[in-house]
Amino acid sequence: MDAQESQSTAEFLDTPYGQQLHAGFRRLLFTKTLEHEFRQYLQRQALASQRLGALLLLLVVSLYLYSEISFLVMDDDWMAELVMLRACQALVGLTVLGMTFSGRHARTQAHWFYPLALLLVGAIAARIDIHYAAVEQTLSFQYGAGLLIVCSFFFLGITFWRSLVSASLIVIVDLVMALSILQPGQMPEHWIAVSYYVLLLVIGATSRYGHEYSQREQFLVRKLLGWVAEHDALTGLANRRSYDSSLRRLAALAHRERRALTLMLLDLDNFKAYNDLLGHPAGDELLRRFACLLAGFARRPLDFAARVGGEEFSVLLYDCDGEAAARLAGQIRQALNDSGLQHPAEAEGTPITVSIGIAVLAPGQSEGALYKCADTALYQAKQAGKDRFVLHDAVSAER
Ligand SMILES: Nc1nc2c(ncn2[C@@H]2O[C@H](COP(=O)(O)OP(=O)(O)OP(=O)(O)O)[C@@H](O)[C@H]2O)c(=O)[nH]1
Repeated sequence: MDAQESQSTAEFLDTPYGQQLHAGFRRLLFTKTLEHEFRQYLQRQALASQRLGALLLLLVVSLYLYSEISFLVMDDDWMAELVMLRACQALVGLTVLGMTFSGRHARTQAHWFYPLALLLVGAIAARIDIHYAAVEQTLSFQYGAGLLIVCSFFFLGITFWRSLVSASLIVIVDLVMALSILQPGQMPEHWIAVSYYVLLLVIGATSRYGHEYSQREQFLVRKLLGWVAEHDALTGLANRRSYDSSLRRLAALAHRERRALTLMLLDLDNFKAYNDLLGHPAGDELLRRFACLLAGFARRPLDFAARVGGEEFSVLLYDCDGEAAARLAGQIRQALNDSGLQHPAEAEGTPITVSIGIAVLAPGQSEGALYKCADTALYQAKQAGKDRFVLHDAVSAER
């Protein structure tokens, strides 16, 4: 990464993607959570090539078996063993094909199953080649395991390290089988096959390393772009755009599941004066600190805190009624008071305060109407003297 790139990734150190880009990944490994996310991404990207790989395997195995049975002279024992070995290879191809069409759960098993599948098919290919070498049967095409070594690095969407282990194990298994099956006099010729396999392994691994490095970079940049599109650059909270789509999604969910959805709008009081007296950077810092405080109040998985305007924030609370939301609003005001942040325009020791409007989604109500209700409640809180919350339609504003 050059100096300019390093500087621009440093701006996103508050995101896991920015952190990883900044830290680098020459060993082709991310942090645990990102690594898991990357593998899923890799699997989705490789779906088409996995199907192609599985179909090619089925085709090649069928053609091999057909030509072996039609054109080679062999005894019955070997014929039976050969049919069984080729059937095993075809079964692996069918399983891989089936997994690409099955649900997400089956595909999450791919990261350990595919390397094993490759090893199995490669070891069988090596076993068959070694048999022909042992009985000194000349074939027009040999070295089937070599094909599998190359395939380990491409087609199946498994990571570089797993591919490398699979491909290396194919070479080792081939060597062990050759040493135990072939006569000493037959080994020199087999060493040619082994050196050919090692060469393919080095070529495959080298090109896969470069390929996976750019895949990882692309993954991080894409994720980072997605993060930037959905978050507010100043506070790191969700921005208006992702807030709008979350509000739509949660309102639809709340209607369907008949659960309460509460929308809270929060506006810092007298923020203009704070900005004017202490300067814009100090105002920014206050927004950041308030955002951080607010994020701690969106605790459940479906709760959502966002910055929806200049000094206006929102919290969406799923499965939370007006009463519980009012308790939470009280806690937010208390936490802001406890934070020790002070307003310079007021008498010494006057804390920063916030006004809050709360509205609960009514049956059949649209998300736009819900937002309007919360906005009206916020307006009422401001009109009533600020530093309070108002529950929409509630008769009295509480202080
Ligand atoms: N520092 C900073 N200020 C901002 C940002 N976005 C908006 N503002 C300022 O926020 C202020 C909002 O002013 P008003 O809408 O009058 O709000 P207020 O002074 O808090 O008044 P009340 O809401 O009635 O208490 C304006 O001065 C904006 O310039 C920002 O990202 N950073």
